[in-house]
Amino acid sequence: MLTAAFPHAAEELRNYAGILGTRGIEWGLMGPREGDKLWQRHIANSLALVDVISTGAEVADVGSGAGLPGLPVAIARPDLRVTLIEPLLRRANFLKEAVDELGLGDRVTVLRSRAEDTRQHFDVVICRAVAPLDRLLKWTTPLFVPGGMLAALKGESAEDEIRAAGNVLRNAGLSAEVLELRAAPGVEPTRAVRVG
Ligand SMILES: C[S@@+](CC[C@H](N)C(=O)[O-])C[C@H]1O[C@@H](n2cnc3c(N)ncnc32)[C@H](O)[C@@H]1O
Repeated sequence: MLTAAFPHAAEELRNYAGILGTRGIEWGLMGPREGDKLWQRHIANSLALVDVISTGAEVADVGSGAGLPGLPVAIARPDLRVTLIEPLLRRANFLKEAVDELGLGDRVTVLRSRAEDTRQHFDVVICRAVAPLDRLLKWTTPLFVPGGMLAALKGESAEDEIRAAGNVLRNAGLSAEVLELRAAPGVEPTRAVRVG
């Protein structure tokens, strides 16, 4: 169902799922029981962001881990340049190997760094499961302001996190909204917070 919605990306998505389900588990980046849930919990969830990002954008995936959501988004959107930001050596090495194997090296870069130490500017910052929104904003605002946006996959906690980040948002002159997203018809929906 998911690969039917992204026919141009189906083979690369399958290759990435293969990497996650083998080396991702062997290297301890994915839990041993995640194997059956890779498509729904990880790949479909990440692909929910594809329609939020403008054409040709320069994108950063902050706290990319095993490449989520950045690698599925990069695979499905060949118009994007994507930087996977990840501070841990083992995870950054995993990401470099995955980028090479998937043949994405011309437009996907791995940057071993913490978000708050990164000095680049992006049109869009995406992320999942890295930190509560208030802390995430402290780390990432310099990466996308002025002019860009943050799209953070957040699920059920979205409204609570926006409330808790009220002061940070006001001080930065930013506003936040909750988006209901779905990678493809029939796929489980998810939610994201868009800040800009
Ligand atoms: C729970 S994992 C989530 C990984 C991936 N985004 C996912 O959804 O599967 C959190 C990731 O954020 C990274 N991380 C933690 N603090 C960070 C920071 N200050 N800047 C960038 N990444 C950070 C961790 O190394 C880890 O890979």
